[in-house]
Amino acid sequence: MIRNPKGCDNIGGALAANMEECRGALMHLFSLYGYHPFSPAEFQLIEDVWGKLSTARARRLIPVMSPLGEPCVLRGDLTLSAVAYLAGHHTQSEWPLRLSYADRVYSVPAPPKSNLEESQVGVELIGCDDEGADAEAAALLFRALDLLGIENSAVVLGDVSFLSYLFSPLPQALSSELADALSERAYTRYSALLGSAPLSGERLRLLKRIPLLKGNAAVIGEAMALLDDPGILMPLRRLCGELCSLGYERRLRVDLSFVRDLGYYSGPIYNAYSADGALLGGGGRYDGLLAAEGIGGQAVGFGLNLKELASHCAAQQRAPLVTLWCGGCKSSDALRYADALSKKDVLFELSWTRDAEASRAGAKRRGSRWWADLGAKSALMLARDRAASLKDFEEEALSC
Ligand SMILES: N[C@@H](Cc1c[nH]c[nH+]1)C(=O)O
Repeated sequence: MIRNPKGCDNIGGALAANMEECRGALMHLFSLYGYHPFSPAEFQLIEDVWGKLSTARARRLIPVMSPLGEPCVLRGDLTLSAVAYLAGHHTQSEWPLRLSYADRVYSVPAPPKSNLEESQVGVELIGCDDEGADAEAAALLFRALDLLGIENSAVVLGDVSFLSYLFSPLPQALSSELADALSERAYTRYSALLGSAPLSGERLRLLKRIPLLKGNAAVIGEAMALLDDPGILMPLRRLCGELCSLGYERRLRVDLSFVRDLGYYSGPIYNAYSADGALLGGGGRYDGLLAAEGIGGQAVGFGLNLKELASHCAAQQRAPLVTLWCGGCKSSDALRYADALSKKDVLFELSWTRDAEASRAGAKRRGSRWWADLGAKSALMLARDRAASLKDFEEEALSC
């Protein structure tokens, strides 16, 4: 028996068909918004990615040696590839750059995950100067979910700059332990860690409140009132306001203890969840990553897990409209007819068996609505078992 390596899957059937539908629909949507497809390299040089991700994330990268002896990892993050591409291929006069992708990322799974690879579809908007980039990316995320019919999904908003500001007086090791505890929602551990923090007074009280700062948009105002520099939360407040104006208020949650563990975010961040609580993906603002390449300006984007989208979307595997039985005619005549149908965007399947009865049974099993005998120029509407001519099929099926 042929096995897959642990953590790897060959996906077929309805799920694979849905993944392809979702990928096509989203890449088309992104192109309408001016995003250009980008095809990144499968290997990344370790030296280029190591310091740009959080230690926890970097440790999960999968090392490989390239045939030319360069120490690499299997691509663990597409955002890093997009930034590297921008830095290497575009001058400032060409900014902002809008990139879209549908590709795989690889990492050692952190339990409860067990998969080594994940297919992501997403966008990056890089090198913007003005307000609006955060709202563009987040609104596009909602549009993407709506387009796939994942309408009862919710988006959780947080802000990395808020946490960085509150953790700034703490030793580096303690602040990353606190961030880890928050990202794992381990609030008891978080409180215990705070007990050892060299802090007292107002700052300590504020840090203790972080896990409670979640709810609707009003939470942002509540947190701003506690800060001596409320301006830190202005980008999040603006983003939240724009999304509410677009009608997404019901599907928004604010959680100021929310952390994305990639390590490169520098502003508003978000995760999208399905109605049954599955994580569909997320993203946010990562200006610092651009700055590390010597590039100024804003950067924002998101990546969605294609397999999760496909399992939650409304799309169904499409059955052929017609099965074309070619057993009673010349192959070239059948192929000519098939070609004409394809030009009319009709879904069909060719059936080459010589046995007409087996062909009809197969067509029924596969959910085909019509079965056509191209040699006899006759047709059968399978659901009603109604005999017709090929012309009837064309009139009825091709007119709608
Ligand atoms: N690369 C991020 C998603 C993202 C895209 N842009 C910004 N963030 C991830 O894998 O989760």
